[in-house]
Amino acid sequence: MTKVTILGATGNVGAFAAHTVSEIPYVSDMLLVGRPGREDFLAGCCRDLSDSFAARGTDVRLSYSTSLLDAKDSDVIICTAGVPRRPGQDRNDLAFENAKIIAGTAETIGRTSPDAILFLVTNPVDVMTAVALKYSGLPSRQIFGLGTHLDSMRLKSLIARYFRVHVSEVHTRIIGEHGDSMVPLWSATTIGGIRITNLPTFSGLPAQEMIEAVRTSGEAIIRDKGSTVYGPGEAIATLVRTILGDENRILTVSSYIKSEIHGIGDVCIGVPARINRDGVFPVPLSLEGSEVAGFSESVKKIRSVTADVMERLEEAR
Ligand SMILES: NC(=O)c1ccc[n+]([C@@H]2O[C@H](COP(=O)([O-])OP(=O)(O)OC[C@H]3O[C@@H](n4cnc5c(N)ncnc54)[C@H](O)[C@@H]3O)[C@@H](O)[C@H]2O)c1
Ligand SMILES: O=C(O)C[C@H](O)C(=O)O
Repeated sequence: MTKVTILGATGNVGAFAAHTVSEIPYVSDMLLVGRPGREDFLAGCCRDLSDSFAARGTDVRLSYSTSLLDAKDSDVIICTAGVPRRPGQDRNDLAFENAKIIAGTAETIGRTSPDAILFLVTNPVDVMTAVALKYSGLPSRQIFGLGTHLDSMRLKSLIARYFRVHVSEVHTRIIGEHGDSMVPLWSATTIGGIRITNLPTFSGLPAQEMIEAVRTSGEAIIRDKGSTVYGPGEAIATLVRTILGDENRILTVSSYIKSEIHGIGDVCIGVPARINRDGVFPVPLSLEGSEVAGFSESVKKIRSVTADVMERLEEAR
């Protein structure tokens, strides 16, 4: 049995993630968890998803619950529970409200699902990853957040369009905060295996505009259609497939680093990590010039928001 549980399954991201994750061939059981009072909605989601399974020939045992305790025996628990930002808000504005939800959730999971990998989607995701790490008591390899994986995909898509190549030809990474202080790694960006900085056309690349478009992408989508769903939903499935398939892919997720990135650490933030069935393992690396300064600034910002939230959580408990 390979079981995946989705917390916040009645929400926009949770409901679509249920669809994308159900397509992963390794998944045999999927549990949708919502808040008490949402039983009818959850039952409706299960029926609707079951119809899609029948149409595409998927064989996943589907159930729902309003109790976190039923997540026990899960291989992966995806947490999308929490409030999303509204137009005009920063993700960090959600920090304390969502930290209260994540702290309680993580405590229960740490106690009842000690072998599960807990995957945070709730924003601000870097801070929520740190909160989950502290309150679950689980080893850091078992806790990670979506981090800058989605931002990296957004940049990949813009680069592919600019150079008129297939997206699979582009490899790129954004590290740091899933937020304004994110840092593009041009030094790790290749097109068709060639470093982007070695292409004569690189000098004409509107790099600043591209990064600004990535930074404001979530905000623009929320302004236009209320929430970001398809990008996060597919990104979630990529990560779950990487874990369950023991794929050892290197993806950019929010993870606890001791000092792996250019000697900088003691924070949960978006970094390249090797991901497999045992969890998430940050890849030690050195950065170039301005990337070091940018990453240090991003770490400083996330440390400060995290420390503030941890203090307020302690006071509130
Ligand atoms: N990291 C990323 O890249 C990324 C991408 C998209 C969304 N998000 C985040 O994911 C979260 C969910 O987004 P959404 O658009 O699905 O929001 P939504 O409002 O549609 O869904 C939120 C879900 O959380 C649940 N919830 C709310 N308060 C709760 C509480 N106190 N206890 C338990 N459950 C609670 C709701 O019942 C619902 O199921 C937000 O924090 C959003 O910012 C992150
Ligand atoms: O931007 C948001 O608030 C949602 C999410 O973090 C995203 O980047 O799509």
